[in-house]
Amino acid sequence: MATLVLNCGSSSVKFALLDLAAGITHLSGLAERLGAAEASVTLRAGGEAWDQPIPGGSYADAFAVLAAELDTRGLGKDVEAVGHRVVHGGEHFQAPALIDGEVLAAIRACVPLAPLHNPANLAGIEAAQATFPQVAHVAVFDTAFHQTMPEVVYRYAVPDAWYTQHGVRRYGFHGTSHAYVAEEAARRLGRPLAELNLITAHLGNGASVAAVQGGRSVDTSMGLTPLEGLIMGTRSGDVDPGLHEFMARQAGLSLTQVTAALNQASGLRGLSGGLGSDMRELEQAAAQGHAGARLAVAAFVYRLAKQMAGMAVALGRVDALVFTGGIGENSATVRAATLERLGVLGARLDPQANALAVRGQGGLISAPGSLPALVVNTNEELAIARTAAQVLQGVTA
Ligand SMILES: Nc1ncnc2c1ncn2[C@@H]1O[C@H](COP(=O)(O)OP(=O)(O)O)[C@@H](O)[C@H]1O
Ligand SMILES: CC(=O)OP(=O)(O)O
Ligand SMILES: [Mg+2]
Repeated sequence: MATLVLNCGSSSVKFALLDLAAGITHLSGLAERLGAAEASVTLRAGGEAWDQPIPGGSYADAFAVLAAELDTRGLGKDVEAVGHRVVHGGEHFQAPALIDGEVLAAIRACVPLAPLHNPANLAGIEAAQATFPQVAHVAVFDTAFHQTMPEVVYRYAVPDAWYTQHGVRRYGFHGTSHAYVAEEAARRLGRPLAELNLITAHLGNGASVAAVQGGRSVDTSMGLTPLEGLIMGTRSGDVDPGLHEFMARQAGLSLTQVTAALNQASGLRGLSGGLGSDMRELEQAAAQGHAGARLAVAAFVYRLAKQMAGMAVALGRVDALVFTGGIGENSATVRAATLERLGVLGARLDPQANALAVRGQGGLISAPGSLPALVVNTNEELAIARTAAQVLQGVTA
């Protein structure tokens, strides 16, 4: 029996079919540029990867390719549940939920809070329900893990009615990843999660830091939307809230245009003068002397270290630092420069261990006697599949 996991972004879907009991991934892949002429599905199975173009294809077309491949491999009948990553669950969802009409309506009610993510998640759920109508669908929320944050952490200092009437507060995202790597870090440190105070840094295209105390989130860098906090691939992270009006007056931009620029043309892309949003490419360009790339990488590291150090206030005592996501798992340069700035927390790098901690391996990267720092490879698909299985056990028990 297997669980299908779907992670629908605004124009892409990541998917994986996992057999939790056997501990194997039967099939995984990515559908990209949905809606465009270049839309395609990349499938990976048995050590092979191949592309299937679906010109102008939608979520439904991508799922049709996936379902056909599952049938060809005789796996379609094994799918017993579908786990969906849903980015924003507001205050409504503190835990994953078996999807029914009410749950769908509640996810829809969160669309204004995540206009870029939740509509894609809903489209994905509806297309998947049509393709796999016989099985249970479970929603796993990015925000749920952070619902344990205390009020002093999650409230913004804005008029009270903005919170009570419109839900303006900090929610936080990437919860599935922060929760998963915190658990894995405890296992690697050989200590109970319940006793550990961890600072976890999820550094992918979107990036966030969390303070995890005894396995519960007590602070995180993202807020009302996934735009707050760290410098990201194309997102600005923290800016002055006066910026919108300033740019509206100076450049005649609308609110929507400013927000779009902060989401899509900022971050590493903006700072590097438009060179790109991909950390690996920027590191190469920086090594060749590109000034914009150097600035982008250095500013990314500075803001990351500052956020991580700030999380010490939420925790009181820090037991370990954890790096994950594409950048956290693969960039020895970013990890080294960040730890150098975190000497203030008692962190010292072991350069050899740092160079060895590559994808698929992870491990401790700090010197003996240092505050432990480690690389843990995240696995959001596995975490979502496990969570979906737990929800179904709870339902059927
Ligand atoms: N070897 C590497 N060195 C530096 N950065 C890397 C390396 N491999 C991947 N990355 C970076 O990881 C980021 C993508 O992270 P990932 O977690 O895959 O993204 P997403 O949030 O889309 O899942 C990109 O900035 C990419 O350049
Ligand atoms: C919420 C968020 O930032 O997600 P992603 O990193 O997938 O863009
Ligand atoms: Mg990722």
